[in-house]
Amino acid sequence: MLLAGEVALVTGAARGIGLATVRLMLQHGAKVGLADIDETVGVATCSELQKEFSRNAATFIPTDVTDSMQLRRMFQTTIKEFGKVSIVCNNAGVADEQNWKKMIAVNMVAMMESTHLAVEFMSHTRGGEGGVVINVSSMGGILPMPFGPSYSASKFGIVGFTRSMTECLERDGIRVNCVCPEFTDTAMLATASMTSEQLEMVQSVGILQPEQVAEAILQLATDSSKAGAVMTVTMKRGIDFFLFPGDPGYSSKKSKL
Ligand SMILES: NC(=O)c1ccc[n+]([C@@H]2O[C@H](COP(=O)([O-])OP(=O)(O)OC[C@H]3O[C@@H](n4cnc5c(N)ncnc54)[C@H](O)[C@@H]3O)[C@@H](O)[C@H]2O)c1
Ligand SMILES: CC/C=C\C[C@H](O)/C=C/C=C\C=C\C=C\[C@@H](O)[C@@H](O)C/C=C\CCC(=O)O
Repeated sequence: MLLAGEVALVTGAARGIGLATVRLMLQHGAKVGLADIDETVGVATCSELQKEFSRNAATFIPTDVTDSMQLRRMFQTTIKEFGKVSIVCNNAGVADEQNWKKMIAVNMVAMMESTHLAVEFMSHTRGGEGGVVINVSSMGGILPMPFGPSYSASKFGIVGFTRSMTECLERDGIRVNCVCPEFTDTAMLATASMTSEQLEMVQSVGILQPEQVAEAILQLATDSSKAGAVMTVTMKRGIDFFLFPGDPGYSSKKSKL
């Protein structure tokens, strides 16, 4: 029971990586607020989880993360229901190159806004207990993705933002970290329009299961030594940390992918 007494908020929780994360957090004793724009699937999923775990362990909060008011209400509702928020997993995301401004709003701007709200609601300086924020980026936030340049930009943005939020630890008692998974077996990947060459590239890299990414998120939620960390999850190397020039240990480790 690694998360007994913790209260988590997960966005994009109705399916895929978000749902696998919620399930693992519930298994480890957390109470969880599930936020998603898809109310029909979100309500049904949450009701199944309440039957499996406990009625009081999970609540669904219909939320479009690009709407500032709804994002704030998501925090307020979770605190009203469970008394606090101590873990925030900003996971909601889309892959849609045609609507790239909307994609930047969901993948990057909303993650930044939610992180700022996490600081507002959880900071020691405001009487909060502190905690941890985990932003879900992608290997496309470290490597270029020629078939998804705007998607890649949104995920690079999250890596840069997360690495720059280290002051939150000392000032607010909040660790902000991110996870960069490779291709993962979810609806996002299944519905992506790709050429046969791109599909071959994906097959040659391999496809993770959402539960593997959830394990990585759980590790970031419980490892109090990590702040501003960029965790990678890959088929070849499993869970690892990506080091950038200037990071302690960079010259000896030489980050590999
Ligand atoms: N699947 C992959 O290959 C892969 C790899 C690396 C990173 N990621 C990232 O992981 C995260 C989860 O993706 P997934 O693969 O589980 O995708 P998914 O499409 O299965 O799930 C995404 C969820 O986000 C929700 N969502 C979308 N827009 C929203 C909004 N405006 N407000 C609230 N919720 C919204 C959807 O309704 C859905 O439930 C995303 O940030 C994605 O970029 C995915
Ligand atoms: C289409 C949307 C679905 C998923 C996107 C997602 O977030 C996953 C991204 C994962 C990896 C992206 C890798 C990009 C790689 C490119 O630079 C490519 O040219 C390199 C080729 C192989 C990479 C080898 C490896 O990862 O081991």
